[in-house]
Amino acid sequence: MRFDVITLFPEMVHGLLGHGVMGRAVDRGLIELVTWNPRDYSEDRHATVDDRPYGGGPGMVMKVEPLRTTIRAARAAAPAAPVIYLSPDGERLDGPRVRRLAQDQRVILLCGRYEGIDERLIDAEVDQSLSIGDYVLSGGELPAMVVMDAVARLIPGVLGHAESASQDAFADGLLDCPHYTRPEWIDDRRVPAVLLSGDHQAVARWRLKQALGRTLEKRPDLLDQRGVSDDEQALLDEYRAGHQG
Ligand SMILES: Nc1nonc1C(=O)NCC1CCCCC1
Repeated sequence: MRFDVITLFPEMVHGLLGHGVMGRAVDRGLIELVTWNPRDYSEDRHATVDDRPYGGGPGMVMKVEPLRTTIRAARAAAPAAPVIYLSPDGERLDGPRVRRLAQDQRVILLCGRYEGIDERLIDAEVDQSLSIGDYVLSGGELPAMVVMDAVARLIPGVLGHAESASQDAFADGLLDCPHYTRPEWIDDRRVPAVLLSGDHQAVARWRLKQALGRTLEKRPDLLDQRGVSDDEQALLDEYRAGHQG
């Protein structure tokens, strides 16, 4: 998987890839990140990329050029890659959209700054807009990194066997189960006995019950969307009856 990121702050995005899962994935050639800085494609000696908004108002707007030249340079290297603009008015990023993106060989992520990008560039060059939530950030770089991290976890080989994404929250449409590690006691709080039992089947059953129960409590909408099997309904009934076993 290759990510082409168009950004005024390449160093911000490369910072993501120096660490952890993403860093290892790049080292192993499973993920490739290429950044494109519109300032490098500006025609004027001040490397202008923005200007005042028509109609007045605060802030600046990113100009069509040099952004369009930058997008075309990135597209030239990856003609089939979708150009995705990170913006609060985009489609909400969710599990299914992350899984769809993980099917692409390459994506071009366009990061806005200032008050945004001239609408004519969005109309002419953007294939889809994605939002990570209903709030406004200072730029599209953090959302782009969210997209890359979520997608990268689904690329075969990025997560070792021990970290498999199939255990991730939302992997099967549920919230995650609780996690515990040593020590066994913290003050008067003990790790649930089933997790110390060595009974892998009982542990798996307990984890699914907890994931179902927590999803019902915190995100019933997800459960409505996903539906539950008869066996899962029985686990939910146990959870609600307070059986912690
Ligand atoms: N929320 C978000 N989800 O995806 N992107 C978001 C964002 O807040 N992006 C900031 C950008 C938006 C365009 C103008 C410049 C700042």
